[in-house]
Amino acid sequence: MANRRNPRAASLPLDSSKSTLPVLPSWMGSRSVGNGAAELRVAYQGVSGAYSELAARTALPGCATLPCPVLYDAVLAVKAGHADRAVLPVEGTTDACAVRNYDILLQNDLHIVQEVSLFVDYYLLAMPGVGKKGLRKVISHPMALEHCGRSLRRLGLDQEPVDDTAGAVKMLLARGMVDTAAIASPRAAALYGLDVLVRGLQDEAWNVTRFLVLSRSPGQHKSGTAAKTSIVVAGRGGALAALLKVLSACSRRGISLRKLEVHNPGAHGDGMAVLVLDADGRGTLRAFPHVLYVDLEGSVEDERVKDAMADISSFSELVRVLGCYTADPKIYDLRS
Ligand SMILES: O=C(O)C(=O)Cc1ccccc1
Repeated sequence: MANRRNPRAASLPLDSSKSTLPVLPSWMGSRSVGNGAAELRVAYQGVSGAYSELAARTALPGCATLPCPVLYDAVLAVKAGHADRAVLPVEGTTDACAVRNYDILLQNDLHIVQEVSLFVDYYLLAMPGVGKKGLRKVISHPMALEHCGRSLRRLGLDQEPVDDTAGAVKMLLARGMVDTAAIASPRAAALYGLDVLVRGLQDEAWNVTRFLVLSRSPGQHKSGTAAKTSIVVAGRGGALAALLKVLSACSRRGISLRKLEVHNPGAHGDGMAVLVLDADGRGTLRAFPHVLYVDLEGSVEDERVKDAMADISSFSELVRVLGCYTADPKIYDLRS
């Protein structure tokens, strides 16, 4: 895992009224290269069959995917020009684990250019011929273990985190582990040929993960579509006061929030490191006691969004736009 820090993260799911039913991604059941993403190289953490790879292929049909051992390598691949985009999971419906990946955004000057939400279905996989009875342990990405915690306790399996779900499957095969299962995607099951012991292992039937697509240069939301702007706000005062001021700056201008999260490294932390960019684009890392992640409805070009950001800047030490992109309310369903 690239980011093992553990800031306490409070997440307020805002305005869930706009969620939609899951839809089939365009790459499933078709060989079409879709929307001209064929030349894009998209880096992700994991190996083929990882959910992040599925997210990359869903967001950018026909892209070439570039597996990376850890998330930070995917970010570095984009920064160094070895890839055009990186995809990272940032939030799930049932956990606060993925939000830690957001901190990678803070420390790098990549831009969010797209979002994609996937319905995540977990399979319990084991070496051919090994039944549930012989199992002692399960390995997978920490988010997968967290999303399946209750089911795993029922099965009485010890849990061991590894870097990614599909990588867990490859590990079973490479080491011939017969007392261990892996949690991974249906696609990983098909790719690597393990036995499927349980389908739909997730504790909650509704298990959605949102991924962000990052690029070196800012994107543009498609004209005629609703835009979303992601910003980060940091300061030295209390997080609660900052939260209230952000809420007030937005509500006074009729701007809806799609997400509002406070990251706080807690009593043992020494602050959240944030890359502060100067006018020439040079960056310095500075530590702040808390940061707020805010997704606003609207584009950075909208006057009321500009006004709200100016208002927020007047009471905070840092307001940085992480990206302005097309809001995609769809939830892609990979089960079909
Ligand atoms: O390990 C993977 O397959 C990933 O892409 C990370 C992940 C794990 C669980 C849900 C979504 C993303």
